[in-house]
Amino acid sequence: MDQQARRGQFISLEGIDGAGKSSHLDAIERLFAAAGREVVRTREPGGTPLAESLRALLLNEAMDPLTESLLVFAARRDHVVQVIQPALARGAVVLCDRFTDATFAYQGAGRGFDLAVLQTLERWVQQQEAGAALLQPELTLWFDLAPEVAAERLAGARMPDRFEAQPAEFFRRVREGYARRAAEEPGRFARIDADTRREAVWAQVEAALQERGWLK
Ligand SMILES: Nc1ncnc2c1ncn2[C@@H]1O[C@H](COP(=O)(O)OP(=O)(O)OP(=O)(O)O)[C@@H](O)[C@H]1O
Ligand SMILES: Cc1cn([C@H]2C[C@H](O)[C@@H](COP(=O)(O)O)O2)c(=O)[nH]c1=O
Repeated sequence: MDQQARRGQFISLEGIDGAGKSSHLDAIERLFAAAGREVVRTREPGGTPLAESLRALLLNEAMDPLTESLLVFAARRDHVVQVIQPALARGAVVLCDRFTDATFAYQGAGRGFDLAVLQTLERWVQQQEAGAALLQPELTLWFDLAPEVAAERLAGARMPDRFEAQPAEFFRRVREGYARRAAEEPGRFARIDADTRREAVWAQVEAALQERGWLK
């Protein structure tokens, strides 16, 4: 097994609700499986029994932004310790539908919650060992789409949860939050223009993965 395979790859998918990210998870998984890689597909909030219980509360129960942020990070801590770190240690590809960028976009930009508090929680939860870098995805596929188009795509598709029921203005702020995160870390983010047909979106996703040289 080569060095890259032993280390594993952590890939997150991000975007406002309805941007189309989940539609490409199967195909990404197939690409890595065809390259002989173990793929661990997971999501946030969620990914463990405890975190999935917290997800149900987060998506359905009214709460203030601090409570929301604490629950998101509590779920993340369990997910990181139980699933993500062990998978990366055995060389798997971790394909995660949302991670901490969602917290900065939704709780930070969307709700207007204190970014410094989020940064502190991020350090507590994603610190791997003293002095080491925080656990972060190596690649974040950001599906960028206007809130109006995303809302049209979601209309009638399912009962909106507590986030999906937010007005367009909320999602404009969330989108800006993602744009700021992407500008801060251009090497980690690949912006996917999601305002096009599925095949054209997929071509961008595949290109971003090929560029990293992980599919050989
Ligand atoms: N390129 C596309 N063009 C038109 N419709 C699309 C496209 N991609 C996905 N859709 C449709 O848009 C809706 C939302 O897609 P999807 O569930 O993949 O989004 P998502 O980003 O995962 O949303 P959420 O985060 O809210 O779960 C689905 O009904 C899906 O079939
Ligand atoms: C990780 C994370 C998620 N959220 C929000 C974003 C979405 O509206 C839901 C998850 O639903 P999905 O259909 O699985 O995308 O949760 C958030 O507000 N903060 C977070 O950190």
